[in-house]
Amino acid sequence: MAFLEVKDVSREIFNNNGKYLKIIDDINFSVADGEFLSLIGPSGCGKTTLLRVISGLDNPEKGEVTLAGEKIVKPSVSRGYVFQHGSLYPWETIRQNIGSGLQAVQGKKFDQKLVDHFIEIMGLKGFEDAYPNQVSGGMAQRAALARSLVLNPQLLLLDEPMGALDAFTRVDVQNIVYKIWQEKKTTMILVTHDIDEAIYLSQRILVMTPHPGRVKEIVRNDLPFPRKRDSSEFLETRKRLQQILNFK
Ligand SMILES: Nc1ncnc2c1ncn2[C@@H]1O[C@H](COP(=O)(O)OP(=O)(O)OP(=O)(O)O)[C@@H](O)[C@H]1O
Repeated sequence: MAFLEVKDVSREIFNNNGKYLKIIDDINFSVADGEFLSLIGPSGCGKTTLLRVISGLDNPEKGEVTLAGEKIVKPSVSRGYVFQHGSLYPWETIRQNIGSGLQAVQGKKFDQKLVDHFIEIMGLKGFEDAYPNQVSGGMAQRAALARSLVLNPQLLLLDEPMGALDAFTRVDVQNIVYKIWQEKKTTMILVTHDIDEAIYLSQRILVMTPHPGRVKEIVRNDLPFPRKRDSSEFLETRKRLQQILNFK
C-alpha cells in the first residue's frame, strides 16, 4: 500500500452562474512515504483544487484520497498547508505565528524550545518579535514553513509558496525546503509554475493538462542531490518537461 493514494478523483461543481464545471477528472497517482512530488501544468488546470482535496479542505465528488490507509475527509494538523500568500496571522509576531498551531495542539505550556529550534534553522533569529508585515517576503514564507513543520506533519502541501518571491529569495527558500526535506524526510507535494523549481526539488513531477484537469504524465527525476541547475542533465530534464507541456 502506498503512503498517499489518490484514486479516481474528480471534482465537479456548479459555479456562481449555475454552470456545471468539471475541474479535475479521474486523477490517479500515489506518493511514497518521504517522497517529494511536484505538480506542474498551465494556469487553471486544477493544481490547487487537487491539493485542496488532498488536504481535506474540499471533498471530491468522485473517488477518494487515503493517507497511510485512512480516508481523508477533512483537514488535519497532520497535513501542513503553505499558501503563496497569507499563511501567517498578521496580528501575531513571527514567534507567535510559528507557535500558534503547537499551542492549539499542546495547550498553554507548548514546546517553546521547538519554536526556538525552527526560528534558528529558518534563519529568523532577531526577527521573532516582528510582525509579518515587518519582515521580507522570504522571511514570511520561511516562517510559514516553520509554522507547519513545527507540528511534524505526515504530509506537507506547498501551494506555490515561492511563487510571489523575487528570483534570489526564491532560490533561498527553495534551498531551505530542500534542506528540511533532506533532514526530516517529510513527504512533500509542491504546486509550482516554475519548471526549474520542480526539477531542483522533486523526485517525480506530475504534469497536468486543463479543462478538465487530468494527469498527462508523471516524470521520474533521478538526478543526484544536491542538483546543479546548470548541469547538462538538469537542462535535458527541463527540455523534456517543456516538450510535455508543449512549450514552443
Ligand atoms: N469553487 C470554484 N468555483 C468556480 N470555479 C472554480 C472553483 N474552484 C476552482 N475553479 C476553477 O477551476 C479551475 C482550476 O482552478 P485551480 O485554482 O485549481 O487551478 P490551478 O492549476 O491551481 O491554477 P493556477 O496555476 O492559476 O493557480 C479554474 O478555472 C478555476 O477558476
